[in-house]
Amino acid sequence: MRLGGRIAAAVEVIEDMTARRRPVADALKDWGLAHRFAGSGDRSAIGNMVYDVLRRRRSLAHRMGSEAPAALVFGAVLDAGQTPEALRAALEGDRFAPPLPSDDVIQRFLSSETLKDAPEAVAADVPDWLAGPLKASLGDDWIAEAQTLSDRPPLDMRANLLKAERNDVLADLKPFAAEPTPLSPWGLRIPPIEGEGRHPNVQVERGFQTGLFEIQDEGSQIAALLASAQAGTRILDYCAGAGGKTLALAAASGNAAEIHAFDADRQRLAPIWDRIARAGAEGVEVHSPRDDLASLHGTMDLVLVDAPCTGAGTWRRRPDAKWRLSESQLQKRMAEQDAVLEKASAFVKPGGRLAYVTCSVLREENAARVEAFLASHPEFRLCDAEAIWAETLPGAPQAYHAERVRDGAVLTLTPLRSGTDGFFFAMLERAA
Ligand SMILES: C[S@@+](CC[C@H](N)C(=O)[O-])C[C@H]1O[C@@H](n2cnc3c(N)ncnc32)[C@H](O)[C@@H]1O
Repeated sequence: MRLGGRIAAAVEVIEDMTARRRPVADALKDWGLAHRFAGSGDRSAIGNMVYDVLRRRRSLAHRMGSEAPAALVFGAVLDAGQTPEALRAALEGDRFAPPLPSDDVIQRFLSSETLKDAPEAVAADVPDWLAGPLKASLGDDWIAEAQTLSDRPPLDMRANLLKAERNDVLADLKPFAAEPTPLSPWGLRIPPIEGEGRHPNVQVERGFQTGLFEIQDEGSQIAALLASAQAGTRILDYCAGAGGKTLALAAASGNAAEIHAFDADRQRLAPIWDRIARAGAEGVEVHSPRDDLASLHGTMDLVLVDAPCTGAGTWRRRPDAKWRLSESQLQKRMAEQDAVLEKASAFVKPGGRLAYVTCSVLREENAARVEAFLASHPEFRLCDAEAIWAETLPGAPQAYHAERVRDGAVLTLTPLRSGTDGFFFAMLERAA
């Protein structure tokens, strides 16, 4: 397909998503099924355009002076590095191409002045109602923070030290220009894609199939590292899902901890069995939602709550979630977080620890939940997560937002500060 056809296809997918209120992945998949002649290069180019529009929908519309899907896609293509001249030449004589916006529109779009008069939420590319919560969560820099949450993400992996050294995995991934990540000692990174390319499907690589590495954002790796899984301890991963953090906890303990993995959702938990086997993780007992865990109450050295959340730290990867999020959904997640913390805390033994993690940057889901929990649990105190960071990642820069809460501190990672997805980390300790 020529560029014009790809642009027309991206417009079609966006119209379909909007008209039928469907997830972007479904709309892209259906387009692919209905257009089997399109090659993999076409599909990735079209996918990039659609995702770029979703990431920056409001600022693109403001700069283009139009919310029409074609205007947004042209804006995304220009932002991805096409010059107006190259774009005009590429569309010349292409009968599938939508009409190119006028020179005036393009000049206005490219001018650095155009966004200066935009409302804050437009410049930040978020729904209006989120401007207040994001400002309260991320401070004066919040617009730059939100803009970075609208960038294309890198592909991060975690070397599985149970089976390999990071350098061995790096050598294995050499054809993909992977680099060590700057913060996590386990991390490997393939930089964000440029232009029309796409990330390699590393899951078909021998190293992935044999468990030498996992796909895991560096922020998620750091959250697992900060949880400080020690050899010889009992650990409960209470919201284990598909086991991303369970596997990291097993690796951190050198396969020498007793790890219990639980999740309320059987479907989400299902992939954990294969992943444990592939990673060579030992000492992990998976509990189905139907299991009675009462015998484990008060016995854990560490309970990790990787809580259900809005995912407001992962908008680079799931930009459609940003536009679907509503105030009532945020309230619902907060209630779930309180309930999960309440239940999970019962498993912490006297003197044991409770790590609270989300992949959100919103204070309501993070520090505010910790404050609410502490208010009704005087038997717990908040630890200093900055000190845990310094101890766990010696020599690493303080690449986070820290907030003092009571006598301790909590941390938020963001793409702007940490180069990771947005993650929150707090550690609480039960009185001995
Ligand atoms: C952020 S995801 C976990 C991701 C996982 N830890 C990982 O690293 O791959 C949150 C999980 O919490 C689970 N969950 C939601 N409510 C729960 C509850 N009341 N008890 C236990 N798990 C719950 C969800 O099913 C979901 O799998």
